[in-house]
Order: sequence, then structure tokens, then C-alpha cells
Amino acid sequence: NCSREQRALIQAILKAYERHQIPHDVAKKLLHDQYSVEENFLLLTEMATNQVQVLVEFTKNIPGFLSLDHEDQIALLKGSAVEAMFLRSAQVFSSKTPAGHTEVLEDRIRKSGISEEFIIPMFNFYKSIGGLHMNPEEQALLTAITILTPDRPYVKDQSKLCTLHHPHEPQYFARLLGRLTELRSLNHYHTEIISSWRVSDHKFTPLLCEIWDVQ
Ligand SMILES: Cc1cccc(C)c1-c1noc(C(C)C)c1COc1ccc(-c2ccc3cc(C(=O)O)ncc3c2)cc1
Repeated sequence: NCSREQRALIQAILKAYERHQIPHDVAKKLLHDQYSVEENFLLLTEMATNQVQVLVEFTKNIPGFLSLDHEDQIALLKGSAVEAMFLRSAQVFSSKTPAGHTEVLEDRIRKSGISEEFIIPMFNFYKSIGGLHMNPEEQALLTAITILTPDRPYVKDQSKLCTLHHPHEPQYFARLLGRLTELRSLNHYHTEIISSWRVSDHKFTPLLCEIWDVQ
């Protein structure tokens, strides 16, 4: 099983993950703001901007991240922001709390000007993540893995935690990694989604423009 320092590392990542969440008053806007394609796009832009800020804070609290070369820190965040946000929004769908966010988030994403050809794989991914029933430790760890190793082969010792929580499912960690491959493909779809929004003159916030290299 996990060594003492691995447990400490996982606890540090879990604590950072639980500490850095979208503020409730921002998430609650999902329930109250108007419903139109334009309003949905604006609200999702606000959610994404908040989510990037939360992701940066979470990442800075991952032990060792701040000792990386600054260029690498930026490159890791830029390379993984979309995947980390798919993961985070997917966890909203599978957590079903707070009440109501799941339905309205799904509805607003479906009616925000994203073409059906991208909606289908996006919501297939949301369903497949929900089916994994990840606990907060696994969600935090998977997000940290997504951010820290966007291209390098995944280190093996993360698998120890999964056997701990899913002893009856020896291939559980492989299933998790399979989701990361699916997540990678959503990255490509997302690039297309961004350019189709830009064609129809949708504006993003400075932070999103910087992290997604648009405008
Ligand atoms: C559309 C899309 C799908 C997946 C990824 C991206 C980047 C986009 C995407 N692509 O572009 C955009 C904007 C710019 C239009 C988006 C919208 O991204 C997001 C990113 C995160 C969330 C988000 C995150 C955490 C939440 C926590 C809670 C809660 O704890 O209750 N509730 C609601 C939450 C909502 C929503 C939309």
C-alpha cells in the first residue's frame, strides 16, 4: 500500500482541491441568470474564468509545482486548463449537489451555441466520468495528474490509491487513465468550439484569451 510520504502528498493535494472551488455565489448564478444563448454563453464564460482562477490556485498548492521552471508552470497550466475544466464540470454532473446545478449547467452548455457534433462526445464523457463514482481523493488526484503530466507517460504510483479504494476492481486505475485519453480528444473538439464561437464574434475574458491563445 501507499508509503507515509505518498499518503501525505495525497492529503496535501486533496486539501488544496477542497479549498479551491468556485465561490457559491458564482456557481449559484447558474440557477438565477436569464436563459438565452447569449446569456448562457456569458454565464459559462464567467464560470470558466472563475474556474481557471481556482485551477491556478489549486495547482500552486500541489507540492513541488512552484519549484518548477516558471515557463514550465505556465505551459503545464495552458496545456491542461481545458481538460481540468472538463473534469471539474464533469464532477458537478456526477455529484448532483448542490441541487439543481447539474440540470441547469447541462441545459446552459447545450444552449450556448456549441454545435451538436461536439455536444454528443462532451456529454458521453460526462456520463463516463459519472460512472466511475470517483471519491474526492481520486478527483483531486486525477486533476493533479492531468495538470502535471499533460504529455509525459503517467507515473505508476498513483495506482496504489485506487487499489486502496477499489480493491475489488484491479483494473480501476486503467479505467481512470482511459478517461484521460478520452479527455485528450475533447481538447481537440474544444479548439473547434472556440473557433466557431469566434466566427460568430463571441468575446472571451482576458484570462481565457491568455490561457487559450485567442485574440
Ligand atoms: C462548455 C465547456 C465544457 C467543458 C469545459 C469547458 C472549458 C467548457 C467551456 N468552453 O468555453 C467556455 C466558456 C468560455 C463559454 C466553457 C465553459 O466552461 C466551464 C468551466 C467550468 C464550469 C463549472 C465548474 C465548476 C462548477 C462547480 C459548481 C458547484 O460546485 O456547484 N457548479 C458549477 C460549476 C461549473 C462551467 C463551465
